[in-house]
Amino acid sequence: MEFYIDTADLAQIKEAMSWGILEGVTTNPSIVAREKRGFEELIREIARETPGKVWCEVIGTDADTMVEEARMFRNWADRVVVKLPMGAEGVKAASRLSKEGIETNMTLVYSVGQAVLAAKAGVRYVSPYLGRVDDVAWSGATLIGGIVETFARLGLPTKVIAASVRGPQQVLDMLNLGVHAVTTSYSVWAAMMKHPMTDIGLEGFLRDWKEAGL
Ligand SMILES: O=C[C@H](O)COP(=O)(O)O
Repeated sequence: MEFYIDTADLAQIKEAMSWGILEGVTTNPSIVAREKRGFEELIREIARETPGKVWCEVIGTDADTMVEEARMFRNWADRVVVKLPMGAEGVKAASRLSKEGIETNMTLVYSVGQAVLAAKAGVRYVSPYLGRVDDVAWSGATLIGGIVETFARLGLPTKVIAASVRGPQQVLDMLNLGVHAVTTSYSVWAAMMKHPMTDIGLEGFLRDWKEAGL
């Protein structure tokens, strides 16, 4: 069970990593763009704040460029997981990078077939997008459950990381489906930690303690 925070916001990363329960930080080009800072500088800083893995996505659209970017990311952070977009060029790059021993993730996976091809190319992780599938009126959980079952049936070592997870209940739904990893925002992890009854209970304990004057 691996947990990641899906952000490039350093304040959120610092706080979330201090919980000691997250394996690292996942990013994508939209998340990085939101920070309005140099890509390299930002990734290096995230790596300093993160004892675990830092996930970094290529921008190139052909396999040669993707492979070059992957090698460059490895210089920025040695614990990098290189995110490649699903498609022929992404598969080509994944096959080459897995032979070099560079850990990769196939992202933007929307079918079991895509996931199987990515696994065959040697990626360490595939990212199906739960919320974005639900957004277009199909079931992200059905897709992800199908990938998990197919990988298990075929004995594939590739891990499934549920992406586009938008609430605490969805995190649990994904874990119950048997995914190996989940990435989601700071606010989802923070919400999962909270319960109003916990707050009410703690308030009562502290009040009783104070009133007793111990
Ligand atoms: O990179 C993958 C993200 O988990 C996508 O999440 P989102 O659909 O909430 O933008």
